[in-house]
Amino acid sequence: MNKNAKIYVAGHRGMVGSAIVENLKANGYENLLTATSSELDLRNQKATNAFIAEQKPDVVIIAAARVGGILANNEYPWQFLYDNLMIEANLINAAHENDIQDLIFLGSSCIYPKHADQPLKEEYLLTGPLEPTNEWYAIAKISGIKLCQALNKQYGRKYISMMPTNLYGPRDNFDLKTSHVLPAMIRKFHEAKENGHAPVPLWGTGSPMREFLHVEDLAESVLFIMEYEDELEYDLTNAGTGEDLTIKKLAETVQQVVGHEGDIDWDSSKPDGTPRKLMDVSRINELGWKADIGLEEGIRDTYQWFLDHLDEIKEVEINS
Ligand SMILES: NC(=O)C1=CN([C@@H]2O[C@H](COP(=O)(O)OP(=O)(O)OC[C@H]3O[C@@H](n4cnc5c(N)ncnc54)[C@H](OP(=O)(O)O)[C@@H]3O)[C@@H](O)[C@H]2O)C=CC1
Ligand SMILES: C[C@H]1O[C@H](OP(=O)(O)OP(=O)(O)OC[C@H]2O[C@@H](n3cnc4c(=O)[nH]c(N)nc43)[C@H](O)[C@@H]2O)[C@@H](O)[C@@H](O)C1=O
Repeated sequence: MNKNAKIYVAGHRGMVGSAIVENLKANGYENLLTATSSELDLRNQKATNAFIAEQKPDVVIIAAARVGGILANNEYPWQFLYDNLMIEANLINAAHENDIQDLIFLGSSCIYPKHADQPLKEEYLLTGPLEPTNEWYAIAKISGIKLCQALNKQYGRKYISMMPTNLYGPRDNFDLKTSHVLPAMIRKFHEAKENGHAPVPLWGTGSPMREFLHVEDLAESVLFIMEYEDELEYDLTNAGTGEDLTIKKLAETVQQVVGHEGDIDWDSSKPDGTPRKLMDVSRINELGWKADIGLEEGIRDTYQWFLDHLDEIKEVEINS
């Protein structure tokens, strides 16, 4: 990839988008294009088309989306379906209409059937029913994959869909109503420790299993795919560590890193969601990329970021 290539990172202020921008800059790509959601609402097709036509990036990386944890997905099906459909459709269509040949679309592990065999292979897509708490988001992301594959098939585009597992790291969402489990645990254990090691309320039974990839590893995988010079055999690839653990074990790990010494109270009235969603990462591993950051090291790094940015932790509304 030419280091002077103009690369548009949609969603550059998010946890993933900001890690991708940092990674690109560290690897000598300075000609980066970005726009905040107030500068460019990607749900607006006319504005998105005009932006892409005017700016003419060489590469588009889609890290813009409506994102949230299990309760937020369950509570706001409309936003998780509609916003994500519009964002991806507008960007993928505008890239094609402006003859941009390279695009990377980020989906998520929730696209796979709830009870698919583990680890999840890319070919398991659409082979069974989805997890009800996030089927709205999943259908949007599956549609994004199909939009890319239709353009690849019909017009010879090279639009690659990458499916990351659960991600975490600096600039994650720590709003307890809308966040994912790992940042929620970091904040809950920290605040409880500061409150005399008060009991920590966690959701579900603790028995589901999850895989966690540090966002800096994910950014490296996006760079790897973007720079891959040979013809890619597949236009859909998972990205993960290939290892998972129970939510209960995750809680014990975060509790130990944070230094909380109180009780954990499991609220089984809250949903567990998918029992397990371990990604099969053999496709991307065989190409030459592997995750590097271990979970405990990554949690320590993220907790430190959280402590250094306590004054910046903000509410994240979904129905805005
Ligand atoms: N977090 C996770 O665990 C996982 C995330 N992913 C995927 O990674 C990608 C990024 O996720 P993540 O970084 O966690 O999400 P964040 O919520 O941290 O960031 C999302 C970004 O999308 C932008 N955005 C949202 N709506 C709009 C809109 N209407 N118009 C323009 N921009 C918009 C926001 O821009 P602004 O800040 O300017 O408002 C924000 O920067 C998503 O595609 C997600 O599906 C996949 C697997 C797991
Ligand atoms: C990336 C992926 O993320 C989402 O799927 P998820 O992995 O099920 O989401 P989650 O991280 O919010 O929960 C993981 C597990 O953890 C348990 N849990 C315990 N205590 C808390 C808690 O305090 N907060 C949260 N959020 N979960 C908790 C929770 O009950 C569940 O069993 C999709 O919506 C979709 O966005 C997607 O693709």
